Amino acid sequence: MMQIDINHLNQYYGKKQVLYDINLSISTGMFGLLGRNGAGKTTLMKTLVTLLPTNEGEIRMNGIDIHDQKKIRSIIGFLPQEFSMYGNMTAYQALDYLAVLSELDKRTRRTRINALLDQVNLTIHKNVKVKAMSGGMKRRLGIAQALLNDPKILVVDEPTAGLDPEERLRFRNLLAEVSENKIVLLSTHIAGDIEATAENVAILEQGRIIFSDSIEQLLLNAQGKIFSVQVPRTELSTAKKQVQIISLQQEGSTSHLRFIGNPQAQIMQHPLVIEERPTLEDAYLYLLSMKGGD
Ligand SMILES: Nc1ncnc2c1ncn2[C@@H]1O[C@H](COP(=O)(O)OP(=O)(O)OP(=O)(O)O)[C@@H](O)[C@H]1O
Repeated sequence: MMQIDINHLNQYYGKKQVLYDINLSISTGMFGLLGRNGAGKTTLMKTLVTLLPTNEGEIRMNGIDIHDQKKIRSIIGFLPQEFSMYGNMTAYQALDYLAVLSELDKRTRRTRINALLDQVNLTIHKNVKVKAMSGGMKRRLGIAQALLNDPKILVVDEPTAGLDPEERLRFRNLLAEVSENKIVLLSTHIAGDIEATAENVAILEQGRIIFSDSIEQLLLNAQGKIFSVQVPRTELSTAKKQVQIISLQQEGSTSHLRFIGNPQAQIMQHPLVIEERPTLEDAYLYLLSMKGGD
């Protein structure tokens, strides 16, 4: 059983505080960290992988204190947001180079790299130069890189940025597979990235954790709060003033709205209003709206 414990973490850039009293317990499996751009996700990830010093508070991984940098680094793999690798090398060469830096012997390197290439579905591309790869292939190579030392904890920051829907799905499935016997900590601003794969989620908003529980619980909170309606396009601007719109589709002169319910809003009385089953995106937006954000 893997375990990360974060207690009363405060982080600063100079005098500017960006993380406030973070408390989290994370155990084996996929854990999602959801938050808008600038919420502090990258700062938290970089702190966990010891690229930023811990200013205040305590972090332990499997009981090891974060200040024991060498031990912590030996159990962590990291795929940063801005990941780039030796473009002129092939996929295999790049991994082999990194494995040499990690002081793996020749035989271990060969077996492990081939197994990893297989796992991330890049075996047939192993002789393709990194710079010639698609975004999705590069991200998968990034995961192979992060898994080289067989880490117990894998940290991935905004892994699906810039990927097309098919690559995104493939990448999600890969992470789910990997998380079977590890902690996979995935940070994203896209709720869909963790909807099908993570069991637990923490939501970071302006440097504070505003929710930390199961995805099921987050969905339950939004139950009975999400609605849809069709109105003539001419009534759209009135509707927009009354409720927070989640999505909008125009079809000829009709507007299909999905929105967060508000008992006081007149539109709730509309005969065509239907209660919808919340998606994670809905539930996330609902939570943000409750916290006064927008
Ligand atoms: N090196 C830095 N110096 C000063 N402020 C910083 C630095 N890096 C980030 N910040 C600020 O800290 C806050 C949190 O940034 P962070 O990158 O952790 O957020 P994020 O949730 O990861 O967003 P994004 O996905 O856009 O990177 C932001 O207000 C950002 O402007």
